[in-house]
Amino acid sequence: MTRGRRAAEREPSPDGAATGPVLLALAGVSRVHGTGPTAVHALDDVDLRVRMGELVAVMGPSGSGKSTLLNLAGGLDTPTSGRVTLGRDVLSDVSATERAALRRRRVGYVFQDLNLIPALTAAENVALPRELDGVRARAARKEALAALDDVGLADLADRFPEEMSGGQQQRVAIARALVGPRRLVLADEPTGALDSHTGEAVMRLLRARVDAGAAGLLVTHEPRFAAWADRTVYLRDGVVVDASRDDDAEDLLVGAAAGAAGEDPTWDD
Ligand SMILES: Nc1ncnc2c1ncn2[C@@H]1O[C@H](COP(=O)(O)OP(=O)(O)OP(=O)(O)O)[C@@H](O)[C@H]1O
Repeated sequence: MTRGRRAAEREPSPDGAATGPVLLALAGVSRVHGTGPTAVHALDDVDLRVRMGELVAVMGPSGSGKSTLLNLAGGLDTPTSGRVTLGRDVLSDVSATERAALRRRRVGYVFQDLNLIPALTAAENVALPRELDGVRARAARKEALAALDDVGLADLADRFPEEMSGGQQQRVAIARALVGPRRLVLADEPTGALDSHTGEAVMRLLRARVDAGAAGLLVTHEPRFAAWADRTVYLRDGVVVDASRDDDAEDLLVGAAAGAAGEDPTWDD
C-alpha cells in the first residue's frame, strides 16, 4: 500500500481507510477504442471506488489508460462494458444530455492544459460554469469570489489570465473546478506545467478540498504528488496491476440503491 507522508500525518487511522460514503464507483469497467484488429483495449475490467474525503492517485506508464479512466469517471466517455456510478446515478446508463448535466453540476476537472478563457477575467472564468448551471450572474460571481479566495487569489479576481503567472492561472483553474456544489474532483496532471513549489501549493489545495468532503482522483507521473493521496492505483495496459487497500462494498450507494427514491446523501445540489 502506498500511503504518503502527508496523508499519514493527516489521518491517524492505522489502515488509512477513508470512511465517507462512496461517491464514485467503477465496476468491471472496460473501454475499447475501435473494432477488429486495430481495436485498442484502453481499460480492461477495472474496479475502483472513491469515497468522500478520499484522494486516490492513478499512476502508470504512458498509454496505460489513466486519462481514459478519468474521462469515464467524469462521464466524458462511456464504457464499452461495466458500470460507472456517481452518487446514485449510473452514469453509463443515462442519456448523453443527462450525463452532461450531471457532469456540469457534480464534477470539477483540473487539466494540465488549463483551458481558461483569455477574454474573461479570473472571476468570470470561475463563474462561467455556475452561470451555465442556471445560477444568476450576481450569485455566480459571489461564489466565484469565494472560490478564488479559497485559493488565495481574491485580490486578482478581475485580472485576465495573461496578466497572471502560470501558477496563478492554475489556481484559477482549480477554483473553477471546485466552485459550487461539485463533490468529485478529477485532476489530470494538474501540476505538470508548474515548478515544484507551485505544484505543492496546488496539491495542498486539492487535498484541502478533499478533506472538506469531496472525492478526488488524481492522475500523476510523480510519486511526490501521489504522496498527497490516501492511496494509489497503478495501471498497466489498461489493467489495475497494484492498488492499495480498497475497502468493503457494504456501504456502497450503488447496486440495489441505484435509482431508489429519496434524497441522495452525497449531494446537496
Ligand atoms: N479516442 C481514442 N481512439 C483510439 N485509441 C485511443 C483513444 N483514446 C485513447 N486511446 C488509446 O488508449 C490507450 C490508453 O490511453 P490513455 O490516454 O488513457 O493513456 P494514459 O495512461 O492517460 O497516457 P498518457 O500518460 O500518455 O497521457 C492508449 O493506447 C491510447 O492510444
